[in-house]
Amino acid sequence: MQNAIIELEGLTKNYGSLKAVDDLHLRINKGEIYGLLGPNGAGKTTTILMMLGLTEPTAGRAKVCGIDATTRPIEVKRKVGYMPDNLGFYDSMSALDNLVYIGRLNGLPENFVRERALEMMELVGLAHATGKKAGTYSRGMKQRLGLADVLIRQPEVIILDEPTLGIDPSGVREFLALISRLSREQGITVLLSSHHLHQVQQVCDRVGIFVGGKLLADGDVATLSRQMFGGEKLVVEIEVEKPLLPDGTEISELRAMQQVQRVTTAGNVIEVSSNDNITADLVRFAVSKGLNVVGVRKKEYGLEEIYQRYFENTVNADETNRKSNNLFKRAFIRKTDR
Ligand SMILES: Nc1ncnc2c1ncn2[C@@H]1O[C@H](COP(=O)(O)OP(=O)(O)OP(=O)(O)O)[C@@H](O)[C@H]1O
Repeated sequence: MQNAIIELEGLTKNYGSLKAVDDLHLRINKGEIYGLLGPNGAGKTTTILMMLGLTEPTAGRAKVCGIDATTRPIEVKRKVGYMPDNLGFYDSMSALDNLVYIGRLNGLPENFVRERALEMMELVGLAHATGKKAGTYSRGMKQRLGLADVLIRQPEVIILDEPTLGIDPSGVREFLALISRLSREQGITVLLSSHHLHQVQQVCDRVGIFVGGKLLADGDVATLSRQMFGGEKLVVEIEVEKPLLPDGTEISELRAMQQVQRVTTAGNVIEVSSNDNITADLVRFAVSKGLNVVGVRKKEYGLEEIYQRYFENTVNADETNRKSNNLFKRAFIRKTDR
């Protein structure tokens, strides 16, 4: 049995008649990076607050490092570092002084606090900017400083709420690599709450999909993908030099090929579904028709497709679900299209 660091059992939070979190059961193991995904209002923050002992569950319980968050919140807070999406630093103080100040507030011994703050800045890649005022830091640097701030107390668990919001793509890549490294090298358990499916997919060992207070799916991306698309046919995308007419001769002939189940086109890309791997036949066919093939890919199913498929299956289940789905789709499309 794996070593569970976070254990949520029947965790429920009602606000009046609203079930913000509804009978949540979840175990997160030591050293895991777990992605908590869901649209606005899904219940992610409420779950985190209950895990930190900052709000009391209506029913069930949250244990972190074996400690009940409701009855022993102070002990839990010593084990957990929480990085909210809106970081606050003293702009006119140097980054290092900010960390030293926070370290002191957290009771680190005076003779040790500066050394530890410097160590943390080095760990997050800010050794070159210790003396710079926090107010002059870029958004990406502030996120790193936020991480250093969380790590200074040597937590066993870190909870990050939308940590990459507003960072440029290379900053995002670096930040995610840093999270992975910390988890791997220091055995820190990470809970990452995010709307950014692609980023979550890159870095998380396991994801939970939250909608309307319920955990709808939980697992690693490959397992979720198998669950959703297990019986799915093989889909190959062939990219040709020039766009083809959807009702042209080549596409009609492709449709008539044995084993081909479905053919669609989008610009220069032809998508072919079949039960067997007929990639070689497809390429030979394209070449025999004088089409210049510039790319061939087996279509992979990632989190985006898992979401879409999930919603296709559950849409119309009930009115509440339908509203959540639309909301989720909107949030998802808006945020991932950036
Ligand atoms: N103090 C409160 N009183 C009443 N309702 C609340 C309270 N806090 C949260 N809610 C409601 O509970 C539901 C879950 O909210 P929560 O903030 O946990 O969602 P979330 O998944 O974190 O959303 P976001 O991505 O926007 O942060 C929402 O419908 C919200 O309006």
